[in-house]
Amino acid sequence: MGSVRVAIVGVGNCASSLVQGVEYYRNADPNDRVPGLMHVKFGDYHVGDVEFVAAFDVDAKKVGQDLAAAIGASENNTIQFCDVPPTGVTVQRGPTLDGMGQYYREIIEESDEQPVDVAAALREARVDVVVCYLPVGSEEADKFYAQAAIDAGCAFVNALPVFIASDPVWAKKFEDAGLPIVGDDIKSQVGATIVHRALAKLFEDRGVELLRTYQLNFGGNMDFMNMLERTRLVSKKISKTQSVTSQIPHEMVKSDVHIGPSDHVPWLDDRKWAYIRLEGKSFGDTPLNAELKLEVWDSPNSAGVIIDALRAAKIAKDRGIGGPILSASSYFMKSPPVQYNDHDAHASVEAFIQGEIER
Ligand SMILES: O=P(O)(O)OC[C@H]1O[C@@H](O)[C@H](O)[C@@H](O)[C@@H]1O
Repeated sequence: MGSVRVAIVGVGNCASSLVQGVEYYRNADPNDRVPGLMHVKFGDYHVGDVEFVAAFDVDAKKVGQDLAAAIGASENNTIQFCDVPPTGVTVQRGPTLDGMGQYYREIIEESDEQPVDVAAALREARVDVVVCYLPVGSEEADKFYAQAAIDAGCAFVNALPVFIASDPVWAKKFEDAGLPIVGDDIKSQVGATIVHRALAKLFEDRGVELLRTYQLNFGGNMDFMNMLERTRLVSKKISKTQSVTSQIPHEMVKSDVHIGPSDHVPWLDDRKWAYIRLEGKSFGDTPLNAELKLEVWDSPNSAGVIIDALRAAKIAKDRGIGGPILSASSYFMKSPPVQYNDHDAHASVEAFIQGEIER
């Protein structure tokens, strides 16, 4: 089947975990249960078939570096669990557009190199799938890379909360081009979103009416610092909130659902803590409340899901299917074009792999 040739946009912590993970699991046995991965083999593609062939960033400490060095450079502060040998891929200077918010500008030195022609670079590297990891709030830049992917004939995995796969106009652009897209906004393996969704659904399935809920998230990475700038947060809050409310069959008063990034705590590094509370009404109108705290390393928690999303996009591309891949988008992303519950989404991904459903 060959490899899955991947271009990374935004060489931050999530890219670091992804690149480390592909190396770490390169020889994983497909017959073993491997912690951290939902599929060692996804269709015909083993984790080790993922090959990084291009990368783009705007940070002066990353542009011009080998990808293996860039993932540990500048403000990247995720856990290092694998030594990555030089990749031979040099990080190229992408256009900045709205990719750097106020806090990035205060801390990060922007490269003074001229941005490259991204579509030409993608073509030259014969990229199958572009994965976009730009900071929250990079709407213009995310759309620029989505268009470059279309122009260069690449599939697209949209890991950030900018609405592309779930926007009918953009979905049609990918469909017309015959190119797959998986999006929007990565849902981590066992992250705040999926835990909150599962609990909300559990309440409702068991006849407890959910009255009020919150999910307070904080961490010490650049993502959380960037999100202190409230104007960059709009789509993120919508995406996280709709991911949970989609699992509740009745309307809730808007102010009774509070979900979003809440603060930046530098000493947490790339750890993320989520406090989740659900308040419900049970038998005889008695109160029933649940409260939990989740502690994760944020970036490794999403990397295994991205490894699956990349291979889903590649399989769709091999099969000549364009537009949003609904199964993979609903299982792997917070804001897919169509929301299923996670049990049905999982089943549809397996059916997609087997070729039983088209998308
Ligand atoms: O833990 P959740 O709610 O699934 O969110 C996961 C991801 O959400 C993305 O929007 C963040 O930028 C990632 O850093 C994070 O890993």
